[in-house]
Amino acid sequence: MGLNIVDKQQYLEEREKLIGADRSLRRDRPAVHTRSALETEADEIMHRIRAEEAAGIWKEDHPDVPHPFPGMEFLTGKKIVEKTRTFEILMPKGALLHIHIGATVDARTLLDLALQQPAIHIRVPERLDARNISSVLPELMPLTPEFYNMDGEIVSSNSYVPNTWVNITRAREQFDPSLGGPEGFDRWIIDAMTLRPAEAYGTHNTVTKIWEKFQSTFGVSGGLVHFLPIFKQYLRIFFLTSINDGISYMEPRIDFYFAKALTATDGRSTITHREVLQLFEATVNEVKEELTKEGRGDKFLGARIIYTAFRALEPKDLYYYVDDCIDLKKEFPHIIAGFDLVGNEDELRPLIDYVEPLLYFRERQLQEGVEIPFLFHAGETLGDGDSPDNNLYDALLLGTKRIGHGFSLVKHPKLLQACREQGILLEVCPISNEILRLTSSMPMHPLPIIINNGVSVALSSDGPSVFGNMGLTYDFFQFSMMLPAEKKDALDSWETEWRAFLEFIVARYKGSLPN
Ligand SMILES: O=c1[nH]cnc2c1ncn2[C@@H]1O[C@H](CO)[C@@H](O)[C@H]1O
Repeated sequence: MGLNIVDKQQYLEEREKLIGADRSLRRDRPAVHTRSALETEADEIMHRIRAEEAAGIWKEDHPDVPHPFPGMEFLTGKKIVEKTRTFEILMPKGALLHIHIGATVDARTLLDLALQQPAIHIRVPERLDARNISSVLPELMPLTPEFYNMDGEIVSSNSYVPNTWVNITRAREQFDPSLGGPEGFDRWIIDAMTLRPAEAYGTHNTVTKIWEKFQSTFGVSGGLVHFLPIFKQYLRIFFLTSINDGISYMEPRIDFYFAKALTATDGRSTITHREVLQLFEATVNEVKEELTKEGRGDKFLGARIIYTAFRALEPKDLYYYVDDCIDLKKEFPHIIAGFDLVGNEDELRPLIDYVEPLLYFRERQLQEGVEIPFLFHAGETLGDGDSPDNNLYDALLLGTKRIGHGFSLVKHPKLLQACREQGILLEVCPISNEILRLTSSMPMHPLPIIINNGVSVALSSDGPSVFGNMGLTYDFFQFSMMLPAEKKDALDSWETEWRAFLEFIVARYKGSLPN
């Protein structure tokens, strides 16, 4: 390549050619992406806004953040991000395709929901004091009325008997003033349901360590989310806050555990899986009706569930789940979007362990005439050639329609090609990857490599209530499990929103920026 060139003019020509040849292979090459005049104008404005912010807000001194830059560690830079115009401009996001239901509603809001429920009780394995409060996790759960504890010693009392259940509101009100009183109680609970910068970038700064804390947050919030009276409100809040963020369609992953799904209002009986689906469907319809009454019906196109089982199951136990998933799909064809296995890939069972029940699942679907796409998590790892990385091979061989994360995909030329040719979409969750320490900042994330290899991507939030990244930044309708007719409506309505968004940028900022 150009080694013999001595003439500068010729060198510059070769240079232009090489840049052109390289860029012509990229996803953003002009032939693929034709822009309207309005898009070009809005894009130029956005570039100017970002350049202005790079030279301004990201160069200023911020208390506690000595060397900020856009794309820095999310938990540290979040407050600065929130002050930018780029963040303030609300973009229509389309579909949210990767989110775990137990991490969808902001922790403060979930705690407030719990405080309205007299059934919710709390306990700890040792009396809480100033030394252990940052490491002792609360256990939360609804009890039946005969076990309500309205007058015993609370979790921070000297004479608290370890593992005794205490009503949550009373524990909060009487929380020891030396631990911060009621506000200290809230901080303790919310910290147990979220990841702090001091953990992600300090005490737990490895994938293994931060996953331990990440996994534990689901245990704490799960005790609340899985109580029917809370779950009902929780789902509504998830839909409404997402819609208000510009998301118009979502496919949350919901974990199903053997038979029982939720605890009923009496604190004793259980809600079955099919009742959860009925509730989900009813809530979608309610929210649609409400928005229609407000004249915002076009802001919400619906939601579906991705049925998930946990990667710690014994392979033989997966048969129950795949049969259950087929039964649910037959009864609620429009609600079940697909099937997945969740949990830390680095630590839990690889897909190959489940190949028999998964092949049986495929076979039964053919017999029953139902189609439940696999939407597998795979390659959410720093590994290469080990079992979490090898999950990518199994996901593809099993015919996955999308890949959750696929962080290690870029190490595999053959698999990148397969994803590109078969139109397998990657659900990429950049903030999740950064907080879970797969990448230490956004500029190091493989996303541009994936996109420039022609693989489609849907940016997703994964666990916003735990990571603090409520909402979304991108969209991608055509790979959602929507029906073709729905897809057309969705794309049409997105086009309308997209136009309004571009017009807003131009109207609001044209002329108001330095050139
Ligand atoms: O990024 C992820 N990769 C794999 N599993 C996850 C991720 N986020 C959450 N979960 C899993 O989903 C369950 C709650 O729905 C949790 O148990 C957690 O392990």
